[in-house]
Amino acid sequence: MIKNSIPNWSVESEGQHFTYSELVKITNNFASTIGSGGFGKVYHGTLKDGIQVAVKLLNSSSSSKEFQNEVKLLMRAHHRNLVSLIGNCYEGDTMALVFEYVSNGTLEQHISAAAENVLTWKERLQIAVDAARGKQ
Ligand SMILES: Nc1ncnc2c1ncn2[C@@H]1O[C@H](COP(=O)(O)OP(=O)(O)OP(=O)(O)O)[C@@H](O)[C@H]1O
Repeated sequence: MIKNSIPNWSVESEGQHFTYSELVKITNNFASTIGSGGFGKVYHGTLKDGIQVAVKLLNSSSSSKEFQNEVKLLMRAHHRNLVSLIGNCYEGDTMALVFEYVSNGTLEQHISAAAENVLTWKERLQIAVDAARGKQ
């Protein structure tokens, strides 16, 4: 069992727990970057059973409190329009979130003028409504 420095908080109770070495295996040593956001870089990975995941590795500047809150909130948030959190890694300085992988690209890619299949206004409106439903 991996212990962390935050009292009264058990990572094991908040979804599947991954060790750092498991993350290395899953992501093939963080070989494929799929994006970058406010929290840090996001890597593509594949679990043992073949399920594809997005591993969000948090910057070292992210606070452990922020991380805990994100895990707690996301583990409780279930909606068909929200990407699911599968688990997390909290080992030493490493804080990571493991999400289901969404293969259709970002909304930005779909609405940009350079997109291959530009969305109709009806489709755009439906996405806005679905996103709002996911926020409820
Ligand atoms: N579950 C996922 N499946 C596929 N790609 C993802 C997934 N999560 C993130 N990404 C990719 O990584 C990028 C960064 O995602 P991230 O969630 O860190 O930041 P963001 O949503 O762009 O912004 P913010 O940090 O403000 O939340 C996304 O734009 C997307 O390209």
